[in-house]
Amino acid sequence: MTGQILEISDLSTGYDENDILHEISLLVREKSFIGIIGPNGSGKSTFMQVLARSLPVREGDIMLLGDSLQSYSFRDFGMKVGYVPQESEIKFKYPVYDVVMMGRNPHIERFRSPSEEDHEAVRRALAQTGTLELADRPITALSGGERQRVMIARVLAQDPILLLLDEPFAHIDIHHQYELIRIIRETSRDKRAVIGVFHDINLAAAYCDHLVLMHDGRIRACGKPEEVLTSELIHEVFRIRPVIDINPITGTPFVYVEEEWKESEVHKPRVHLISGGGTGSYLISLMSRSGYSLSCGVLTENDSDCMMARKYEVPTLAEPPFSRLSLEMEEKLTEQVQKADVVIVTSMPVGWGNYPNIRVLEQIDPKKIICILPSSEPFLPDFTSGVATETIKRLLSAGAHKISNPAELLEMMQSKIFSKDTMQ
Ligand SMILES: Nc1ncnc2c1ncn2[C@@H]1O[C@H](COP(=O)(O)OP(=O)(O)OP(=O)(O)O)[C@@H](O)[C@H]1O
Repeated sequence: MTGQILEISDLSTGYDENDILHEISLLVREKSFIGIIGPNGSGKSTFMQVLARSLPVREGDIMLLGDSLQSYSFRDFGMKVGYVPQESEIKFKYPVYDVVMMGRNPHIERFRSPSEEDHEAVRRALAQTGTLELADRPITALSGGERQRVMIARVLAQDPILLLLDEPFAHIDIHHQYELIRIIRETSRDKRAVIGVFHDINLAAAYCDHLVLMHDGRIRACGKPEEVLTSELIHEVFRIRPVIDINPITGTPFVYVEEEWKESEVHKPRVHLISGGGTGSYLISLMSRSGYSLSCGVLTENDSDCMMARKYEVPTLAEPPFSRLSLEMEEKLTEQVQKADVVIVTSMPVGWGNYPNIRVLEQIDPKKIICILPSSEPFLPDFTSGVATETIKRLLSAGAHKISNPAELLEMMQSKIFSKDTMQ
């Protein structure tokens, strides 16, 4: 089939008498970058080893460009497949340049010296991986990350059709990680494919076209990052409580790990949060996780606070974008703030349309209001800040509380002022 690089059908293999991989089937097309993710011991490296022919197939087939993997000569296989294992051990003091040139071996005729094209490929790979300055140094004298970059340079110089990278960034700093992953993705675009094992699932989600999630030697899920990185699958396979957000730069899923919060003996007040434009996102997650009964609004439907509230299934009053706060919504808001034990206000942008969000606060006991505001005025950005700031100042002088750091919020809520006996 055109464009197909690898077809794996019902693959099983293992070590000694142990079967590790079971019934693996996967189709890898050209121009694809596939990320293998999964917990320790799930079989990721074993999978890479069998693809690299370092481990024999026990059952099933692996077809490379339409022919069985085993049918390739050693040299032909080297032209087609490049492999960077998890740990590359080179004990001899070869200069870095020579190590990268080893990647060209399948291209160099026996008993011939490297051609200008081979030297050019080596120089290009050294430059791409930022290892040009290390070219004359012995490989044994490099740091872990530098050595790993040289190993990536070697496989880039090899110029194979299929690149297999097992945790390529394990020792590599963030600057080089991003530089390299972009180069690797670029490489996959030119009638090639890359399969990489990643522990950083967010990095994999941002750059890979498809993710393969492995669990207990099987493929548990395979598909686009958003299809694989779901709360249910992440929870099941990694045994964590994830929060799946959207990476604001790439638009791909971003997985956070939920902290376990101890149930407090302290009475938890009912809280209503008035926020907007992301100023309440942290508080929504914090209070939801801490077991507070929370409500939010009025927010704009596509506001990031609104999305966070929906994620935590917090009851939220919301209106469509660019609409003025309706009278009906203002009434609902008044009802919510009256029901709440504590009303929290953040320094959200206040336009004329949602000024009533602030105005309703004048109808409740100011002592149950906590304002999270910058220490200096104006408290509220935006064109109505004058009016809104005046309202906030009035509330503060009437007994509303003020903090500047959201991290102090829980402590304040559990303080005496908000304890059960001081609230009816
Ligand atoms: N050389 C070996 N001999 C015997 N068993 C092995 C060998 N290498 C790995 N295993 C076993 O195979 C299973 C899968 O290991 P593998 O290294 O493929 O997992 P992995 O998903 O790559 O893990 P990690 O994330 O820790 O690198 C594990 O139970 C491991 O103990």
